[in-house]
Amino acid sequence: MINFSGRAILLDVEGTTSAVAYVYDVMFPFASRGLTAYLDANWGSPALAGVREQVANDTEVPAAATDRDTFEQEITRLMDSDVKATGLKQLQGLIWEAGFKSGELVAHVFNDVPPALERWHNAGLDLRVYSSGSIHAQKLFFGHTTAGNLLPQFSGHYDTQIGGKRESESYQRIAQDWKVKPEDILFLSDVVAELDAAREAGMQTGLCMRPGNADVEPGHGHQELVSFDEIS
Ligand SMILES: CSCCC(=O)C(=O)COP(=O)(O)O
Ligand SMILES: [Mg+2]
Repeated sequence: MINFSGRAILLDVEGTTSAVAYVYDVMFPFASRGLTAYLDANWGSPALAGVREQVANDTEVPAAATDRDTFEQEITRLMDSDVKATGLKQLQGLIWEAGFKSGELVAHVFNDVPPALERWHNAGLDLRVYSSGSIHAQKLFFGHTTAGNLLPQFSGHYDTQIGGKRESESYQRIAQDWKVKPEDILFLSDVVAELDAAREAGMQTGLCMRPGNADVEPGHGHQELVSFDEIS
């Protein structure tokens, strides 16, 4: 049981609110399948301009910003090696948009998540998301879940534009932006390196042990939980 007396909860997505398998077995393949058609339809569009620049920066391959084949090769390489690169994540969000809007994609959330969000929200806690998935993707995801639209429960979203999830500066920036002291924020994630970074920034932490998550080495020092019901 985690007795939390702070003001705010920051939530990771994959492995925390939602099954890793949903992201890997449903969302990532949807984006891979849709990549070529999306680029055929949108290569010159304003929506892609910033993403093309970002991918060129992420990969240090300048031609990815201007040459369609190079861009597609770099995206495929990043997808195949599951690099949580900002540009790739922005592009995936754009491709997922059609799936969430048509109903082909419906985001998985664990059963304890919707009631916990409601309980915490009603208790006056401020809730935000921090995921490698882009903010656009997060909004699509929580706007279209198996439990309906959960977006109203969140007051804000952060993605890797604020910094990497394994860097403590990112959590300092989040606390600053949120105007909440780090010690008043509980960060929940399935990844020990992310929790280490948040703890270094002064946040409280909880390690989610969801079905399907990767095994963790003992000795990490974070409080473990299998369900959000364990947070009081
Ligand atoms: C927010 S939907 C997509 C999730 C995603 O693309 C991803 O890489 C999940 O990473 P997380 O930081 O939420 O573990
Ligand atoms: Mg995660």
